[in-house]
Amino acid sequence: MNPVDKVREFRATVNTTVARARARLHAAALGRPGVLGVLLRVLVAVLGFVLGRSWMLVRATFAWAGRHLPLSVFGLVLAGLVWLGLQASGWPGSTLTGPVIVWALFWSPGLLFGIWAAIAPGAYRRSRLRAWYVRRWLTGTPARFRRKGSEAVGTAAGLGVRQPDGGVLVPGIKVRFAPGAAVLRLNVVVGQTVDDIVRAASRIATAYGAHGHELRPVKPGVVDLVLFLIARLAPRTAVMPAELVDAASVGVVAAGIRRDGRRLDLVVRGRHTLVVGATGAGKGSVLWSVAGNLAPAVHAGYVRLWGVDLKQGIEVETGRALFGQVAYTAADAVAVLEALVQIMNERGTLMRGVSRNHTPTPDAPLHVLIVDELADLMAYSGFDHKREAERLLSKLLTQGRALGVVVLGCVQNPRQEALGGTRNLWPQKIALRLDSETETEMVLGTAARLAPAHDIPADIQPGGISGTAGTAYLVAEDGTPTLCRFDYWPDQLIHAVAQRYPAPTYPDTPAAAPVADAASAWLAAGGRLPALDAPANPGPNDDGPVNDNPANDAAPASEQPKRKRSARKSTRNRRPADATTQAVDGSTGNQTTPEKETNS
Ligand SMILES: Nc1ncnc2c1ncn2[C@@H]1O[C@H](COP(=O)(O)OP(=O)(O)OP(=O)(O)O)[C@@H](O)[C@H]1O
Repeated sequence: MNPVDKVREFRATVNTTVARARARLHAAALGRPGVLGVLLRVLVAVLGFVLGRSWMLVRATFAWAGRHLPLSVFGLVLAGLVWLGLQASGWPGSTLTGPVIVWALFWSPGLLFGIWAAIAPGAYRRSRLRAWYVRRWLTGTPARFRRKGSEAVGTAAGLGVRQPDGGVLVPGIKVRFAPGAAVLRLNVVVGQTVDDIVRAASRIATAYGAHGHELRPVKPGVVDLVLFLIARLAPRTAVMPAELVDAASVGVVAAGIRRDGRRLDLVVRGRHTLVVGATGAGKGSVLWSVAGNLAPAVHAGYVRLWGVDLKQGIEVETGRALFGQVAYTAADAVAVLEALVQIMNERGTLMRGVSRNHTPTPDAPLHVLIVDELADLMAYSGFDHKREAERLLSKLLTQGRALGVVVLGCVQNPRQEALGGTRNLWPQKIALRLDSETETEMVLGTAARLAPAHDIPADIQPGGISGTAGTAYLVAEDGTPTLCRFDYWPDQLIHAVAQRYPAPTYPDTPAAAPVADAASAWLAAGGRLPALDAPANPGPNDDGPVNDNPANDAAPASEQPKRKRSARKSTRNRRPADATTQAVDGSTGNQTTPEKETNS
């Protein structure tokens, strides 16, 4: 690994640690009721601001100093010598002013960058000057591209087309730079197809020493080949979403980061999304990036979440308060689907001739159905449930998006039985790490060649931050892939979000039984927040939660179901048959009377 990558790796680790600490602190402050809670929130905000800006100052200053090491060291040594000289000569005034001026003179460009970054970090990050500076001095990108002439690389990568006169014509390549990436615009020449460029892409990427690449069709015969010059997408922990301020933004969630460093805005409204990933690939990150980030809109009534989780409800139950109706058995899942189809039909009647696209309002919210493991429903349940589920889901997938009913379905293995006849009904696909090229092709079809999800390396760290989990290709309806990384959602953050933004009480759904939300009760009682990867329930010697929860009276605390991370994981790979036969107590609110639409 080269030094630049090492620095980036170090920065990724620092960023993750800071994000985790922030999430922990945030959740702890949120759990405090009353004035103390407000004071803590203000304190966290002020501290975060001061530390953040100071960090930007130091970071930008030292980035410059590191790049101009000889000059920076010379400045420091000279300042030291001036100080020694003043000391030795018995200078009457301050012996520090002179050396500081000398040092500041030598470091002044770095200091200017630092001050700029501290005052306006956003502008500093976005500025062309900084982009040029980083390119020119930190990654040495233009030099890399100058050294290897694009024509020579094109020819060597097999893109040359022999002409009748014996000459060789290569596609014109224009290079432009984005943060952490170089974008090569290639115009195919007569006699070539875009497929030729696709085949040559990894050779070109290797020639330029890129860590990865992505192809983006621009127009017929023109393709952008994005070469990533940074080793990998650093993992990030999600943070508490802000309150809903703009109803127009409902249905678009900030789910993570794109490979080019920009924020990943995942559009949920008007799109059904299929999430496919091998075990441990990070489907939970995608699921909670959607459910968790929609939480403020759920709380405000603009979105209603429905959950189907036949893996015994382990995933959905972690943030149960965000959901209206949930189903943990195949029979309940069919009932949920029936209810949604009925809502869709009623809404269709109301919208017919009035509007062709649903706009979410508190009276007619966007319905988002989240299915944790489609195969449990579509492949491993009883025949009748399977058939009915496939019929109803297909209806939702073909008609729901314009009517404000969308589905996010997760599946481990995209084979035929797991998706039934719905395979081609998902306009938006998220391919996390997959086990084989065949699986990638099964999910993405022709887009597979641009989105090799089977090349994402596995790094399984049960219960901890993985190096690659959450990395995925997001393939839009037009087949354009985006390599991205979804934020990691620790259990404690999900609990805190569910506690802060619970779903309103739906008239057609019995209130969710107070689940074994030890963390919530604990936080509400002003308790400590457990360490991110520690069990959610306190140990026998910890301060216990105040048991003001009537459901908790029914059984001793020791018998309450525990929702620790390890428990959540341990049931993940259980044989599906177990999951479907496991009945879940009706008190979790699995009634499926459809809502009455009052308005659309
Ligand atoms: N975005 C992420 N960044 C870093 N680590 C992650 C991320 N998402 C998940 N992980 C790590 O990977 C582990 C597996 O993630 P997750 O449970 O979401 O996988 P999954 O695809 O749902 O697996 P399964 O299908 O077996 O349930 C998590 O316990 C966590 O340690």
